[in-house]
Amino acid sequence: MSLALHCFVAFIGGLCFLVILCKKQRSAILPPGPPGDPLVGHLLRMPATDSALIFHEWSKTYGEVMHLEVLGRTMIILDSYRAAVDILDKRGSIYSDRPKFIVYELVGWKPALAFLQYGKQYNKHRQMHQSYLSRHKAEDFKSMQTQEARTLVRNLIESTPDKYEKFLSRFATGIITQIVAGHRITSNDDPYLRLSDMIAQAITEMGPPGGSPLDFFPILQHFPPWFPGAHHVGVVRAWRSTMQELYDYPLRAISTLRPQLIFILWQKVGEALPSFILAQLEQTAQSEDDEDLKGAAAAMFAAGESTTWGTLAVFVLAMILHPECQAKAQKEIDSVVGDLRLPDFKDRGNLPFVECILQETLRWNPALPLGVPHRVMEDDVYRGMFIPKGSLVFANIRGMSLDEAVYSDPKSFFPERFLPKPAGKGEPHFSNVAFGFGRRICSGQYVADNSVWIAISSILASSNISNALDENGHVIVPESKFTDGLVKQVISIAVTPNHN
Ligand code: HEM
Repeated sequence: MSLALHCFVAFIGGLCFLVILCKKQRSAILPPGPPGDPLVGHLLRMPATDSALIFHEWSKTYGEVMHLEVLGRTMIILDSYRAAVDILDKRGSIYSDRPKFIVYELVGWKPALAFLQYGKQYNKHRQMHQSYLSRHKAEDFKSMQTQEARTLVRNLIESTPDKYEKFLSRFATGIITQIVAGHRITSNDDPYLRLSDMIAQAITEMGPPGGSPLDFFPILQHFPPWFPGAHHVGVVRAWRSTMQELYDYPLRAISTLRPQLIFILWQKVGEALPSFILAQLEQTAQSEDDEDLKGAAAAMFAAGESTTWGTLAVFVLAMILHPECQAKAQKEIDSVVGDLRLPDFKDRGNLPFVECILQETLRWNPALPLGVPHRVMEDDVYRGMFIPKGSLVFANIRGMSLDEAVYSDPKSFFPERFLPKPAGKGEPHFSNVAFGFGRRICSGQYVADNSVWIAISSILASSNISNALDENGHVIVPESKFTDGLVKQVISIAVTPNHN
């Protein structure tokens, strides 16, 4: 090749390189977002409450992929199902990390699947969860869940309205303790109920993961709680021992079975009820994995309890506010199941309207409005928008539930929207959204879906949910007010036996 040709090729190569570089720089534009302030970015504009709803409002101006900057940390808000699937599902290999949640770690929430960074330990925990909570394995829990739902309706009917929240929570806790530790709750002073109350309180005080000043300035952990911005230091001190108990208690309670376990392995007999902990102990039978086992069990307990009972509380509220939906579902149950027995999982396929109520409950007020943030592990470009490595990526589940392009009149509770046309509107089920996305999708989704369905169908079949009365006999109309994560207000309800 002549010198001139060499020069020509080098010139063209250089030109191509420059064009690619310029193109990359031009395209390396962050997604749109509201204007921020110098240095602190959007810090002063961040909503104190209802962030998912406010982000959704902003996204009407800035689009389904929006960017915010808080003290140098990039946040990407995904406000449409399409964007969440494209990014978190289809590009899961780089979008499955979690940021460090300093407050949760300091309080002792470690190792816990929901907060583990992507890597070897995450894989181990995810595998432990998946092997015990898979769609197939969830079948094994159905009869236990049915039994717990029967106990729930009996408790609701026999007690007074001030106890209803407790019983919904006991239902959710009772299922998790049986799955995790093979422990059946039979009394209101069960240690697991006490623990679950305390964990709920701790979660409320710790606030949304990643949202405290400590998460932005870890140095604050070395300051006293009275120091501006160091309030969470006090929260950490207050709840550390409770969190330790959540980790230690289930294994301690079951460890009395360890000698029996050896016996089981030899003799294949024993008195222990099957459980996640026991199954893991049978596999490993050695204590160096105990920390991982404690963490995996605690994660199921903490992630599965408040979400399930919070969803049931939303259902109860919806039924009070929409008695016509309740009556329609009860009519369907009566015609399919009759009044001699309660619905069972085998009836599920024949109860399309009950299914719609479940889907609408998940959609109308999702238990985790902003999910749990993912962290992107590499620079990425999505539809010409640059998403820098290290950004926190939030699936705005609440925003997706209000997407007018998908759900008509989205603020209304309207279960018929899911029925196929022409009876309904043929809108997509919400369980594809409510449990999150990609490799970090809720590991308990099948168990949760079954728990909520059997509870809803059993309550509808056996009770009428209606407004409670105040001391003067006047109807109390509950407010539909929610926090960012869980149901905020105490719901005043009355459940009466159904004689229809
Ligand atoms: C109606 C009830 C429930 C709802 C609405 C719900 C929703 C969610 C959501 C939105 C996420 C975040 C997913 C993401 O990062 O994209 C999640 C994660 C998780 N959920 Fe659930 N969940 C429920 C019940 C349960 C139950 C019963 C369990 C356990 C038995 C459970 C265990 C977990 C765990 C361990 C994670 C973290 C997974 C990971 O980071 O890899 N959840 N859930």
